[in-house]
Amino acid sequence: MAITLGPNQYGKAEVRLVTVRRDGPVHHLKDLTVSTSLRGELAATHLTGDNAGVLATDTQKNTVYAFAKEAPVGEIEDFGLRLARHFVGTQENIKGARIKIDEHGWDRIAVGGEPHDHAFSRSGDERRTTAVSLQGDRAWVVSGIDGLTLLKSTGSEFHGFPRDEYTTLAETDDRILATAVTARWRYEGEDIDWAESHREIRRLMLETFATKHSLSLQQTLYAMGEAVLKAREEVAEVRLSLPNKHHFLVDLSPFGLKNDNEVFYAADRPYGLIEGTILRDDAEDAGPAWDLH
Ligand SMILES: O=c1[nH]c(=O)c2[nH]c(=O)[nH]c2[nH]1
Repeated sequence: MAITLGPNQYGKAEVRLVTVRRDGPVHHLKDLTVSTSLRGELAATHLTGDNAGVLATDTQKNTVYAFAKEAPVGEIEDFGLRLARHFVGTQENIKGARIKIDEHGWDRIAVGGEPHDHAFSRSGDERRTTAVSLQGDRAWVVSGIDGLTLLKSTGSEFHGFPRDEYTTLAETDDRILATAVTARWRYEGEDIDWAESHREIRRLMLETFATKHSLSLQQTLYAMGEAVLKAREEVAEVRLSLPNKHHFLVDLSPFGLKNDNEVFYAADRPYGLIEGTILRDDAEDAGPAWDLH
């Protein structure tokens, strides 16, 4: 029996980085969680403990902080590309890098209706994400959104599904549809206005969720991805993970009350989990494996 080393990677996970741009009285905040992961000729450290080719994860973390000082962080996609190219370009045995970045939003606190210069409140659960993969000199950028919670109080039906001996779910032509969007989209190219692209993709997905009359969350999922691919030629593929955050009608009949779709119990778990990929048939190869999380 021969034992060999299989695929491996290493890096620093979840480096918390906050920058304050203070080029005047109005400060600008960036709040990121950065994870680095390097691949390459790393057999020696695994097989013999020879660390001559191991750029320490502590150094990777320090590089994140130093890069944030040496030039403005800018858009997370550009920051990820810079870091990936640095690691692959400066370490002989490192052949690939994957930099994952989550951006946490902050809103300015309104004081007397005016946005404050340097006081902020966290925007909520939603995060903008990117994962930059570099292999040799080829790069892939997959960006996305996490934790975008949506709800529509009508315009959603679910019926026509098979009924077997275990089916109890009632058919409905009017229900609450709620989800927390995890979205990833793969870009083709790098000459992209990342911020504008993110803003427009987000808008397209939200508008589609709101306006598409839904016969299933699956149908809504496809429509959201299709809207993005139709409007944004820089995007080759969209992946969505949509938990069905069930809202069950409360039975008020014991109290002699009728419930006309007004009083719901928001269930926590279990939840349906609807996931899918929508892609162009002429898209370039997807690069290293990527997933939604
Ligand atoms: O939109 C839905 N899709 C399903 O597959 C499903 N299954 C279920 O119980 N409720 C729903 N809703």
